[in-house]
Amino acid sequence: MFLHGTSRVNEKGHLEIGGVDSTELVSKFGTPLYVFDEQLMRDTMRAYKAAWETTGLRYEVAYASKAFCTLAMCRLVAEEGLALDVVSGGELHTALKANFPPELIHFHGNNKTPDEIEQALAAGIGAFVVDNFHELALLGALAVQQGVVADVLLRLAPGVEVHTHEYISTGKEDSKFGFDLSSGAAEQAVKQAVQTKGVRLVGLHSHIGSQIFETEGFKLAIDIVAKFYAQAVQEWAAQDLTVFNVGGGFGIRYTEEDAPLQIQEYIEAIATAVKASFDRLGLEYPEVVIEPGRSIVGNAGTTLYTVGSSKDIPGVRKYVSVNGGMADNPRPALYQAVYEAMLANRATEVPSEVVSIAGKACESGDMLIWDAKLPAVQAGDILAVSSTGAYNYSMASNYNRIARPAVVFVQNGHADLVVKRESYDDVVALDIVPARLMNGVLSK
Ligand SMILES: Cc1ncc(COP(=O)(O)O)c(C=O)c1O
Ligand SMILES: N[C@@H](CCCC[NH3+])C(=O)O
Repeated sequence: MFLHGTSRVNEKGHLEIGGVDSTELVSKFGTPLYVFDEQLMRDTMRAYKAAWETTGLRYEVAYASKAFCTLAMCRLVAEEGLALDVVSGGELHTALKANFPPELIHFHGNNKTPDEIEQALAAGIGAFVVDNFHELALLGALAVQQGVVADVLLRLAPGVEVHTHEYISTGKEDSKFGFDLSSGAAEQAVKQAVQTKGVRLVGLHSHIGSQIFETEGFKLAIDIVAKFYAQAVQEWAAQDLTVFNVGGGFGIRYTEEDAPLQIQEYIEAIATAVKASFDRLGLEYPEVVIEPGRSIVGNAGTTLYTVGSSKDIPGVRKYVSVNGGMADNPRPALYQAVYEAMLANRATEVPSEVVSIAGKACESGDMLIWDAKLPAVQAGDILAVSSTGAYNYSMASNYNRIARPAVVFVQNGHADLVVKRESYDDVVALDIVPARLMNGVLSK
């Protein structure tokens, strides 16, 4: 397993993260446990800002909170001076509860409800990324009702396909997101936005997908959207346009084979493409916004599990089960995502067997890792799965009424609990039994 950030194997032969021995984390907080390397998250956020500083462009880095959103995470992002991208009333509420500066919040989503829009308008968020005509009209009307003007970016589907899993490729024209260019919808949206009371069209947005390892797709999208930006300013009276948001999607290393680019390389490529396009079109440089999610938290997260049962089918396969699985990490089941693991309590031992790591959910597809090379695994061992910081906790479920794990931030030899472990009482907390179904119980 590749060790990221502050992760290392200590003198006791244990995995240590943020200066804290993983076996101590397990004794204190139990398993499954999501462990986040706070320094690595901070360093990555700083690396994004440092990379932009060298470009000379005005920029904003907005953390895409869908990757991992909790109160503590919002505080961390605020401390590092990044903006925040939210896609639901729940994420917005979390950010506001954490006292995240509302003017640095962007609101995404292809079906924002009237309630969510009102909530965001009342909070005075920085901008809405408007996805469709229904939303444009609704937002305008609600803003007028509240006596405010909302800053708006239009989300475009630039027709760029990237090499990633189909479910996370989002820039295609045949996608539920955004206004497509070829049908004329995007042009119509600009014309409509400049006419709509209650909104001010300040920018254009595109997002081509996630876990992207190359810069070609970004360059293509930038070229397409910049031409459209020029038309919007010069032909369709969008004179307030200043923001050019190219979305997120920067890839990370999940396995030894993954070879993402350095942050610096992604940003340089984006900045160069923006400058080239805007120079060619004779336009003033815009403020460039990016929305990284996975790349800020992905490698910083490690999930610790306890090994339980195993099943050897001689000559076929050995299954080793852990006390978590698709309920805390649905990505292998959803996207055939591949992860790496190590035994956190026996980290110096050499691999001696190939085993497949099964989750505990009642699904044959609940397999976390196929064919992991590990030392002879025994019940009670601590299995660490790396790079689980993005889209794990945030996509976790209570399937099989499994309680969600706790989350800790570790740094400088300290561990802070940032999300409590769910109890079974938490799992049933919102259930209601109608009185008529209690009859048998009450009469006993
Ligand atoms: C609009 C938008 N911005 C940003 C992101 C974050 O992407 P990533 O986590 O790949 O950086 C996503 C998710 O793919 C997205 O849909
Ligand atoms: N949830 C996806 C990526 C994010 C898609 C958001 N637009 C994943 O786990 O890879």
